[in-house]
Amino acid sequence: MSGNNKEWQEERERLVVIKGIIEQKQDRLKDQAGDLRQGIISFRKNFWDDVTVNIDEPDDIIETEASIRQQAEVLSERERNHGRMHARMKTLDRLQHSPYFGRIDFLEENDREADQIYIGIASLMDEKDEDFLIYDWRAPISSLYYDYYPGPVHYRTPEGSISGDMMLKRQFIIKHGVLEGLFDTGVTIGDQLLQELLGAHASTKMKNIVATIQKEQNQIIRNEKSKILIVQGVAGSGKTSAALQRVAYLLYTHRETLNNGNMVLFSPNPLFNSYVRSVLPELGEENIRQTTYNEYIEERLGDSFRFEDSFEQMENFLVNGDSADSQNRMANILIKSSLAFKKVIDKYTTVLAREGLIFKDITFRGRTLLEARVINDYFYGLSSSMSIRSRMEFVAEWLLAKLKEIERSEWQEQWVESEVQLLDKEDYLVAFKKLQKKNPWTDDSFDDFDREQEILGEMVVKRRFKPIKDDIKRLAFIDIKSTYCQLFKSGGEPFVKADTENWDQICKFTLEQLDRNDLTWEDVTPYLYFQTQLLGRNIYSNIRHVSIDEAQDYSPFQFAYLKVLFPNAKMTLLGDFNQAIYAHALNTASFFSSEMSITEPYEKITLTRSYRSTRPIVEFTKKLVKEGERIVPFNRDGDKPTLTQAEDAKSVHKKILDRVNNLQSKGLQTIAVICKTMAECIEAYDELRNRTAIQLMDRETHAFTKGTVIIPAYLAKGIEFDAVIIYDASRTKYSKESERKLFYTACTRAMHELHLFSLGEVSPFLEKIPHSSYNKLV
Ligand SMILES: Nc1ncnc2c1ncn2[C@@H]1O[C@H](COP(=O)(O)OP(=O)(O)OP(=O)(O)O)[C@@H](O)[C@H]1O
Repeated sequence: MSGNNKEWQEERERLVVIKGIIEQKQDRLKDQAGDLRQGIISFRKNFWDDVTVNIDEPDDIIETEASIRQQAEVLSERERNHGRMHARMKTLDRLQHSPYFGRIDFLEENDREADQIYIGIASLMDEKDEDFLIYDWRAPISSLYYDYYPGPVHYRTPEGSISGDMMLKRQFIIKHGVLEGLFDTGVTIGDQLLQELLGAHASTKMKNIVATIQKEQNQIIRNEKSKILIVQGVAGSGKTSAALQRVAYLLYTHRETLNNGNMVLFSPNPLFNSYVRSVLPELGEENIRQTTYNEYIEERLGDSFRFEDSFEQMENFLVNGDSADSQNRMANILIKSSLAFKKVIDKYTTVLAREGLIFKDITFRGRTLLEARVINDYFYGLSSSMSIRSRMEFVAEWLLAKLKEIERSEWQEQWVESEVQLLDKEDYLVAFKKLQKKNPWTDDSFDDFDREQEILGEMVVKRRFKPIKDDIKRLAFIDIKSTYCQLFKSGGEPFVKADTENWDQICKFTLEQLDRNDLTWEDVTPYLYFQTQLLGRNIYSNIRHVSIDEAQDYSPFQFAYLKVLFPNAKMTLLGDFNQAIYAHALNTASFFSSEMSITEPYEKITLTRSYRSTRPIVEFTKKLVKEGERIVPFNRDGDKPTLTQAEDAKSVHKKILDRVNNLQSKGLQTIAVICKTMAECIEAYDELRNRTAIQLMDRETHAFTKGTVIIPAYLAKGIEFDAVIIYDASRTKYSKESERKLFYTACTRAMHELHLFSLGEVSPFLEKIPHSSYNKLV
């Protein structure tokens, strides 16, 4: 702790003043919010008093509608205001707890006196709303705090660059409104605040890191110019943290033009979603949409197919990796994940613009109303200079018009008469009202009866035709599935033939799947891409920023598809090629490591410092992967990892149990027993559940809880635990090169302690690790 007594005294006094001002603002805001709330309640009560309701004439109805709309707008504006006050109140509460974490004294060029800039999670103005008492960490000037040591500095504003000298850089620890620590950077050695934060127990919720953002992370957070920003960061280097603070930064900096509805974060699994969900609200921002690629696919595919998700594919490979079927499957995965296959589909789509699209008959009650052949002729009769999509729209219009004609002739049909008998009272009432409106003066009740029957018939037909019309509007008259299948029939002849060795075999495999209405995980993206290229619908053009965490797990095709789905978005891709665990990345470079598949200009930032684990853990894990020597541990001390080997399962389980008990008694709050597969997790769970409090986490688990959990490595991605136990680090489980990254991912989840157990011979991945890096236990 630094700072002399006088400085401590001054900072304490200032803190008291600031807290006082925050309190005043809280009181004032509470009063205003109370008044507004009362106003809203009475407005709601008297809502109808100020509305003139008159529905006699069409003009009166329009006027009434306008009057209701106006009232509703006034109400929702007041409610929005109340919402804003509520959010500000929450921010003031947070500031009251810890108003700021940093201070810089900045002497601007040509000025005489340095300004004291205090930096916190939100800004605070003085009583007159003239001067900043606290600057938001995202304000342009606050970047100085993250980017420089004291000395000559400059920062960018929308109006240009501002230079000067930083005279002082100070960090504070303020908890519950009490100043607990004060450090002047440049005077003290090391980063105590960071030490303290990283040394704390892991939580079930990710923390924000605004007080200790590092310079290279700040580059990511404040990057504005790149359309595609790639962050390659080693395990625990703060990629996810940077991604979330970046979202908060962008929302703040572009608050006039950007809101949380314009941003999407892709994360690896639902568990991870719950883990990071609190970061943005903690920073006073609303959450953006967090999703997973699986979830997106499910949404778009609906129930048209049964499809395997990424976890099932993963599990299948880990369990049956060596079988002949898996070898064939791998061939399918490799081609379907590649940009080469995207090109095949693009080529095929170009051909389809001229010939080959397959249409469906439009049928009704077992009758064909419009033949596929006729639709086909109409489609290909339209000018080929129009895109497929535009022609489809024309076809849809034409079909709807045709259907209208058919609908009219249908009223006379026998089935209509029978269905009219089954209509209920309300329908008769509607028909009666319609009739009256059409001809209120008629005395001829016979004629009325016929006309009523006609109206009722019209109603029945309209109702029954509605789903057909809806299908036409959805362009469901194209048989996407059959058209996709056609690409694999006769090896794609005469349309497009993929230039790959096992193509015939891949075609056979794909057709078998599609025949059963199944889609493998690797086929899902090409299929949906094909559908999007034909129909051009459901593109998210309002999304302006997409962040993809664990980007190394996306295939080149998946990434290309995301670019089609979000045509107007800037992309931030965060990943680590050492943690690429999915099948498509095992034998080829993923788009992330090769980057060959990123055709547009991009900027790349590399993070090599690892913050999550203690130095001894990083020294151990870095030897597991290629080029691991580049990984730099943050200097935090701790115990060396341990390795316990035993020859029989009973004794391994006993030792694991002893370790779990020991960790629990030390007060560690999140302990993970990490297994290679779900099958292994179930085995471990059966062994341990009656002997200690332990929870099994599977892909249906949507929330991360404290305590001891059993989890497969692929679901533990992105998450961290106080202690990690590797359930079985033996040669039988981890020996193939394809399992190396999974093993590395599992080990790097540990913050403070890492313990490996092995049933029988230890994994060869440990061979290169010097024995001095871990303790061998018996
Ligand atoms: N600047 C920082 N200040 C404080 N803590 C940090 C900082 N950067 C990272 N951390 C901490 O390091 C840990 C790892 O961060 P994070 O999960 O963002 O890393 P990651 O690169 O996404 O990891 P992985 O790829 O292994 O999942 C977290 O506990 C995070 O709070």
